[in-house]
Amino acid sequence: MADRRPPRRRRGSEGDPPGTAPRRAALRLIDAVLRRGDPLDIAAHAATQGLAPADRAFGIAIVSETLRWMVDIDALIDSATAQPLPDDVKSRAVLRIALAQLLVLKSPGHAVVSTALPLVDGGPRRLVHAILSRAQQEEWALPERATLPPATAERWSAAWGDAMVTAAEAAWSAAPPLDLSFAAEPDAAAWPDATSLVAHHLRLPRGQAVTDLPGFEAGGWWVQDIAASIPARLLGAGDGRSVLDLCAAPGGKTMQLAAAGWSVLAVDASAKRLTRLEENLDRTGLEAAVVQGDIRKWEPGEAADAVLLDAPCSATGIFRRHPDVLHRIEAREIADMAALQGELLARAAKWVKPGGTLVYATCSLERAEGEDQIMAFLAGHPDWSVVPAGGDELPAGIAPDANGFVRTLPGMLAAAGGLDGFFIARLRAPSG
Ligand SMILES: C[S@@+](CC[C@H](N)C(=O)[O-])C[C@H]1O[C@@H](n2cnc3c(N)ncnc32)[C@H](O)[C@@H]1O
Repeated sequence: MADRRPPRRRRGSEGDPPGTAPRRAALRLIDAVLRRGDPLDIAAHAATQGLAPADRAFGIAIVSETLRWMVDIDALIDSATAQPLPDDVKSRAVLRIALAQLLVLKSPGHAVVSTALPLVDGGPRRLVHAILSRAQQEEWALPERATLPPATAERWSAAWGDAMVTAAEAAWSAAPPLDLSFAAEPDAAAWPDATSLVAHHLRLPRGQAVTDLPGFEAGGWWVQDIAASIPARLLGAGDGRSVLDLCAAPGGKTMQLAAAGWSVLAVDASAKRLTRLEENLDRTGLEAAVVQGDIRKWEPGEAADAVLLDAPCSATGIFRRHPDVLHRIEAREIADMAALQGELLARAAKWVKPGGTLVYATCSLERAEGEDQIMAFLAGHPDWSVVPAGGDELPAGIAPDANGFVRTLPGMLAAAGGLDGFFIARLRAPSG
């Protein structure tokens, strides 16, 4: 006898409408970032496995924009429910990524809704459907500037003032430009869309495929935010002298130092990141000795004329490009990083020749990882001195602070497209 039971509803991804796969990947990815605390760029690989390149890029774009606008998207969701949905339920995650598609990426409403509902699984499909319908009927919109997560806004307001928070929100809401560092001074005529803010630098509008830009294969330049280029600039021309490039991978500063004539020994704990450093050296034809080592234990055979310590940090200064950072980093991580930086700095200082130079840098907007770190170092090493940057060493519009440190903040160079948040100090070792 024929089986007259209705066919069972297919579960999981098999019965999904077209276009659901990148959204499913986006849901996995945002879960990895928000629940497990994984960095977006690391989690993206596993979450988007098996997708075609365009779908993969779309899934990652959904999550990036969701994270950037999440505080404002959550406020819209909460305005539409009698009781706030718990922060970690799947329906909120589905609504977050669906609203980012509607309101930021401007995806067609029918596609957003039809691909969102299968993601809710056994959750409140009717509620999700009702909220997404309402968003379209009422033409919900996001504010002009993406609101920072409250803990970050509070911390930065206390450290830098409310104007910095407003500038950070403006910076977070706009795609940053593309900065290139050049081994030799570029021919500006070959780059009609570019502007130069300092020697060996060009800035291009966002949205260009890096590998299609002129000279990519020839390797005369590499992508590097202008703020990230300042630490190596402060070491000037090497003239064959030795520099230890500590925490070097993927090698932006290694390439600058090699191009400036330093004899570079690049050290990093991560084999994977050192592979990228070596690929970068291969492409640019620049030379450096490369060593894998954890500098809490590793030691150089001899002291160097200069040491550059680009210390691991919270990375809150690169929040424009990494919108997951401000959702993942909490006070505890900042304190842990500051303790590690203090340890690395004390070791790095021992490897500078008498009278030599130490540059310390972090891509952080936390004083604990910048100003406080160097003030504590100087208190424990009173025979070391700060060597403030000269005006010609910095991009126009950036000047050392009252202590002689370089601190880049959101709002600086705003008209030109801004720059990442960095702290840089140049110190001189006692002469012996
Ligand atoms: C800010 S990134 C370096 C960026 C690099 N200087 C550049 O310009 O491309 C920090 C680096 O520190 C490395 N690192 C973290 N802890 C370390 C340790 N204990 N010893 C050596 N390297 C470490 C990480 O692997 C990471 O590559």
